[in-house]
Amino acid sequence: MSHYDAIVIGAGQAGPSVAAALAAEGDHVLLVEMDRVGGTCLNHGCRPTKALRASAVVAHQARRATEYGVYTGQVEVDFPAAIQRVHTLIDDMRDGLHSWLLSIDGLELDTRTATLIGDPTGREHRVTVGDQTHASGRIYLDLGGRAAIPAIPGLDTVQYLTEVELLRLTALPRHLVIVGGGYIGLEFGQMFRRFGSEVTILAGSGIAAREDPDVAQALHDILTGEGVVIRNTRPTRVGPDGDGIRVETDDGGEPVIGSHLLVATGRTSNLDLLGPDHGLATDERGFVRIGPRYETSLPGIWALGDVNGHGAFTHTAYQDSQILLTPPRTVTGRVTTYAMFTDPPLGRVGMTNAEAGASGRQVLVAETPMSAVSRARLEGETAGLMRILVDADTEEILGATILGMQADDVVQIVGLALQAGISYPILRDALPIHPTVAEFLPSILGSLKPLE
Ligand SMILES: Cc1cc2nc3c(=O)[nH]c(=O)nc-3n(C[C@H](O)[C@H](O)[C@H](O)COP(=O)(O)OP(=O)(O)OC[C@H]3O[C@@H](n4cnc5c(N)ncnc54)[C@H](O)[C@@H]3O)c2cc1C
Ligand SMILES: NC(=O)c1ccc[n+]([C@@H]2O[C@H](COP(=O)([O-])OP(=O)(O)OC[C@H]3O[C@@H](n4cnc5c(N)ncnc54)[C@H](O)[C@@H]3O)[C@@H](O)[C@H]2O)c1
Repeated sequence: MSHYDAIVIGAGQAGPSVAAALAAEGDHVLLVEMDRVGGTCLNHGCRPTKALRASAVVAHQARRATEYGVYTGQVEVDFPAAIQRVHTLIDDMRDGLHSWLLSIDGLELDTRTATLIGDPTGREHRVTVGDQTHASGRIYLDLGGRAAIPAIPGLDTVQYLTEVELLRLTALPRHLVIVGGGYIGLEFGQMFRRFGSEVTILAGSGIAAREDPDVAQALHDILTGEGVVIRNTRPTRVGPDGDGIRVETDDGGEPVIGSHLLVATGRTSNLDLLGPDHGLATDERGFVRIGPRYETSLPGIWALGDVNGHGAFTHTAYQDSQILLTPPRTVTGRVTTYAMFTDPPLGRVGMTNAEAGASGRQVLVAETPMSAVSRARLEGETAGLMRILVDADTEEILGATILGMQADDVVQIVGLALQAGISYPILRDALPIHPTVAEFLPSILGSLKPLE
């Protein structure tokens, strides 16, 4: 049995930087990755989807070109070329990461699945990879997750897709049926509609279910305005239908017959892949239970990224690694800013109206439709809204929702203010640049009113 100073399992968003930092401090480190380095984000998550989105945005803009006095002629999407562009970019990024990891002194990379037997004393945890067992007193888990597959009768009789297989398609689906109206369903749904697929989203109890109803409705209008069909229903049965897939639903409506079926109903943790003897305590959702510095229930084992249930994004996973590496920082009190990359995107931080209303605080709201934002009007991107919530008594900023052009960037100003504990008058009195989207943050804070 070989011994390492530290073993890192998972080369997703947190593992590589932890492994590299430990090796730089002189540790002999083993990094185990069962798939391709870079994890979900690099291989079948954020980056390929945002690269593909770029093609969808260009197609959309080209179709709208005459609104801007520009003539492009007939717009056609070459889907194989768009997906090839994605693969070229991603392969290059992955190769860069892989080469960097191989170049680090003191770091060994093993590309197989690891199982773990946790030692309750913390002295000698055992990690098995293939027919080799290694021991270490320090184990860092960056296991991530995978698509959760709902128990829909007949689902196993068809070749359904998750995001992994969808991104491997080389031909455009004629009709993409998507189960789930969350991040993945909405981002892909809009993209494939813009490429020319028919798209039907079966959204359960509604799209963007964690957002306020008016925000979800605005998103609904944007997507259906582009021809995406959204039905608030769940599949009751799935089966083959000729060369397509037939999906029956619980709304009594007509079954949907698509050429492809994407399942995007949330994620499940990869913890099970460590085998039955890891010994780690989990929470009620199956995530590894952690303390403020990522310590698990077993001494000498830390859990970072999606698998600890304290974030579900690349930036939260990567920040986990940075917090871990810079004691005494902790994850406690982290303000999570995030974006849904529809076009226009939805930027979010802090409370929704519903959460603020239920908080027992005296809440003030400032908002504007994007159609009143001069930059948005100038650029012909007037869909959406901007909203900030504040506490009337303490002057704290409570949250922001921005659905509109550049919302993914603009919302970070509010995120930073929230993280820094800046009171809203400071943001209100800041000097913004004109004409930008962000200039409306100070501007709308001048017209706060009680939240109804
Ligand atoms: C389609 C899609 C789009 C997304 N878009 C965005 C976005 O725009 N912005 C954003 O912030 N987030 C986005 N996300 C979420 C983001 O990808 C994840 O939150 C992020 O990748 C989590 O990082 P992680 O390091 O925790 O896990 P992962 O990136 O999943 O990495 C975990 C790694 O551990 C490996 N592993 C697991 N178990 C073992 C084992 N037993 N042995 C060896 N290796 C193992 C896995 O193979 C994987 O490589 C998206 C996700 C999806 C699916
Ligand atoms: N822009 C981003 O940062 C980004 C993009 C994509 C994914 N992600 C990450 O990936 C995670 C997973 O995304 P997702 O879209 O799979 O999950 P999600 O949790 O965002 O949405 C899943 C939706 O599917 C619905 N649903 C569940 N079962 C259903 C059923 N049987 N029929 C119909 N609807 C059903 C749920 O009610 C929910 O609204 C996200 O939570 C996010 O953390 C992030």
